[in-house]
Amino acid sequence: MNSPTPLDRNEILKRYKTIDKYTHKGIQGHVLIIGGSYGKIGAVCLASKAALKTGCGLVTAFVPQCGYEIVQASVPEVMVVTDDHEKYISEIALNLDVNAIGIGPGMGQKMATQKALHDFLSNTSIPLVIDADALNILSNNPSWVALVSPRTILTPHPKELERLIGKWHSDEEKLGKTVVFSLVNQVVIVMKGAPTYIINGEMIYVNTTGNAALATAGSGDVLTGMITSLLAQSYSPIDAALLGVYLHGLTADIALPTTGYQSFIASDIIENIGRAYLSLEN
Ligand SMILES: NC(=O)C1=CN([C@@H]2O[C@H](COP(=O)(O)OP(=O)(O)OC[C@H]3O[C@@H](n4cnc5c(N)ncnc54)[C@H](O)[C@@H]3O)[C@@H](O)[C@H]2O)[C@@H](O)CC1
Ligand SMILES: Nc1ncnc2c1ncn2[C@@H]1O[C@H](COP(=O)(O)OP(=O)(O)O)[C@@H](O)[C@H]1O
Ligand SMILES: [Mg+2]
Repeated sequence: MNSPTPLDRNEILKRYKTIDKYTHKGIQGHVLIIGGSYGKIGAVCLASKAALKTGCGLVTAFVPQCGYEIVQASVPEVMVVTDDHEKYISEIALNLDVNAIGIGPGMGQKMATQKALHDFLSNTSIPLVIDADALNILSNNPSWVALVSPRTILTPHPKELERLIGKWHSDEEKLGKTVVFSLVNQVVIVMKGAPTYIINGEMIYVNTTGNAALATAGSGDVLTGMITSLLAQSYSPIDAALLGVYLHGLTADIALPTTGYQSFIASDIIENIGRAYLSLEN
């Protein structure tokens, strides 16, 4: 197994693309965030706002009906389409021309939601980020991993990873099993933690930004929005994962002197994305 490449400023500047002066919202990328359930619509609000603040031109959120007013009121820049069901997603039937999709935050694992994910994966080839409950549903139904298109990005935290690949007894075994999963299924894996590893087959990167302030509810939902936004802006899956993870961590490093570890919340990540980008330009 190759030793991990440090994901530092140098690696990022090889990949980072500045904005074209003549761009417009119609070509900056359209993101679709699919997720939410009764009591967990906030996850979609966070992912959707993070996607916008990472630079895509348009964001649509697909949520159960109970999420309609919540998303509209908390992030007015985001467009909202609702499922037929009141409290959870039961069928992902929408015909939108989007450039990237993030699925899973707050989505829950009701049987109807599981079936909806199965049908969605069977029918989509749009660049995709799979997170949270969508990962848990795949772990419940391992044969469905074959439905995931090559180059899809999976973003498990340690518990989600364990559900997906089984237990490990050392960090080396954890990394080895994740590399095998990435190779066999041709997916990019963002192995979240302290630190986060990004795995693309035998290419392994270890992030150098971020700190314990990120140990707060919703910080993974924000990361999903950021990576999906970069995918929609035409970054390749591996570059979107690398840049998203690096910027996400950088926001916490930038904010730490003013927030401290304890008072930093997921919305502070979103608040500091602009400063993180600006620090790449200087
Ligand atoms: N405001 C909201 O609507 C929020 C919704 N969320 C959603 O809630 C759902 C459940 O997600 P959860 O991740 O809470 O539930 P999970 O059951 O998937 O994960 C929680 C478990 O994982 C363990 N774990 C997490 N990070 C770990 C780490 N770095 N090292 C070791 N163990 C770790 C925890 O100790 C706990 O046992 C998801 O759909 C998620 O998107 C959460 O993101 C929180 C905020
Ligand atoms: N101690 C830590 N140091 C650095 N990053 C951390 C730490 N704890 C959590 N993170 C980061 O915060 C994010 C948490 O994601 P996740 O557990 O999915 O959160 P949620 O589901 O609540 O949105 C990951 O990107 C992870 O790497
Ligand atoms: Mg999560």
